[in-house]
Amino acid sequence: MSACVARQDFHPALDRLVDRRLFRQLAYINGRWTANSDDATFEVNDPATGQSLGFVAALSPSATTAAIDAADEAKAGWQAMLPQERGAILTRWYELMVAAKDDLALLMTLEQGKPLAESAGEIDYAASFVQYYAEEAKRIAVESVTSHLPGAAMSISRTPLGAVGLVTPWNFPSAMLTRKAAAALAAGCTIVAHPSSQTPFSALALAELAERAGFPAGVLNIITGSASQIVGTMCADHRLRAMSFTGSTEIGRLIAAQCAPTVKRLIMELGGNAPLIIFDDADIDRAVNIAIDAKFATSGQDCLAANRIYVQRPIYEKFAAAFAERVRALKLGNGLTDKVDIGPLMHQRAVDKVGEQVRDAQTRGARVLAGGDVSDHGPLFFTPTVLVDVPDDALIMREETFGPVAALTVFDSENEVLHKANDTEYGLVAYLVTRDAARIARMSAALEYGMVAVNRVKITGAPVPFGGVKQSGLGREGSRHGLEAFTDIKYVCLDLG
Ligand SMILES: NC(=O)c1ccc[n+]([C@@H]2O[C@H](COP(=O)([O-])OP(=O)(O)OC[C@H]3O[C@@H](n4cnc5c(N)ncnc54)[C@H](O)[C@@H]3O)[C@@H](O)[C@H]2O)c1
Ligand SMILES: N[C@@H](CC=O)C(=O)O
Repeated sequence: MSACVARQDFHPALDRLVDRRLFRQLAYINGRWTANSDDATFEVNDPATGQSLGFVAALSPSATTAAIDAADEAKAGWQAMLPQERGAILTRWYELMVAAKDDLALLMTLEQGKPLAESAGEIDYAASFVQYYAEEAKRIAVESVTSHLPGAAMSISRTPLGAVGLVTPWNFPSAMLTRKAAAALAAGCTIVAHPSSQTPFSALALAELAERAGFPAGVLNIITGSASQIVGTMCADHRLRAMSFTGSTEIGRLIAAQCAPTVKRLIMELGGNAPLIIFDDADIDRAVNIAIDAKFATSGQDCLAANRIYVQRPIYEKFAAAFAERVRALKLGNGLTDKVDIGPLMHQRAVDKVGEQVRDAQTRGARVLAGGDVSDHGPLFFTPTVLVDVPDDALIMREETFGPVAALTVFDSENEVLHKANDTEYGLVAYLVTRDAARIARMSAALEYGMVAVNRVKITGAPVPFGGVKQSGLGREGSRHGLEAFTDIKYVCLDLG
């Protein structure tokens, strides 16, 4: 963090914003755009060019506490509103997001790097959670119970948790925020959200739209700055009754430990190591399409990205050749350029990790069929890569890759591939490509994953429960489960005597 730096030379692409007020550099606390008391800021850069995008307020732990104060004070008023009233404000927020889609997508591509079309798709996806939970606000499920005690009437209701903390990553900077925020707000909770310091502008633009939508002061707070300080303060504060985190398993463990003393509800959407299993009855062209989409969206920086591609022996060579040909044709470049498929990685650490995984696989006998190294587009652009004959003990088969490198390996039997697919601490999503109905049923049941995608890639959305098992997470987002996660169950027993 540096002392405040006056922003003079704006990134030229910011001139393309129709609504310049969506570009916010201050945090949003208690209905006010807020700098830190010493005006400290941090710089955000465009990963495609390295150019500066702007300087954002770096809030201190005491400013974080002020945001928690605001959320705590606002919760009674927000809870007292009718769900229909909360839903109406969420609907306005949704409509404003849809109207500002092009600007929001531009900001996302500038700070995250993903191609503009993918950013626009993410804005639709992000807005869909707001629309869905605006409606669900009035449909929070209640159950009834038949009394087992003589002379007693019983009721069960769901109450909002109160003020809650949200922490979001840089790979889906809008959708990961709205998936949490819309559910929490619809449930009647107030929020203190911390976006990734790599991509704060998307979250701040959403806060600007939330302000216009009419959320009362203190209901929605966005605090920017050092993650360890801000999130540490949030975890330690007893008034935040839940922490909903999306990010790596490593940081998820840390946050879970930091929340233990205040016994918060934990909602954790963590890392993945998705297997994509292609059986020999698959149509090869279709399997190639699935593999391309499952691997390369957001340059491979997707928790759902296929990390290990298992192909049955009879079609292994043919699939590998067809897949590598398609991968070589993927267009790498600045996400603002037309028809780009793959943008830059987020930072140098990501490039180093991917490079290390490629070299490690090669030293263990893997062959490179496409790509293999950093491209000449710039230091954060890694060429889309295909590795074949990757052994099970290679780093890339054990760790989340988070980059545009596909690792292929051959298998013979269903039991063998099932064992390999499940042999990981992760359990977010698994992909299956086969036409055999009985095998689909067997494999779907036996795969230790929260989500299984059969013969397709796009499976997520507001109405479905998104989440993982094992060390990929706790709880679910989306659907009624995502809403209920922000509620407590209250049981009242009334003596009728
Ligand atoms: N399961 C899902 O829904 C899902 C969705 C998107 C991303 N992810 C996962 O997120 C990871 C990539 O995102 P990332 O690199 O931003 O993850 P990360 O865990 O490094 O950071 C996530 C967020 O945690 C916070 N953070 C970072 N360091 C912290 C610290 N020391 N103390 C407290 N908070 C800290 C920051 O706000 C950051 O934005 C991948 O593992 C990916 O699989 C999971
Ligand atoms: N691709 C995921 C987000 C994870 O990175 C989704 O569809 O929600």
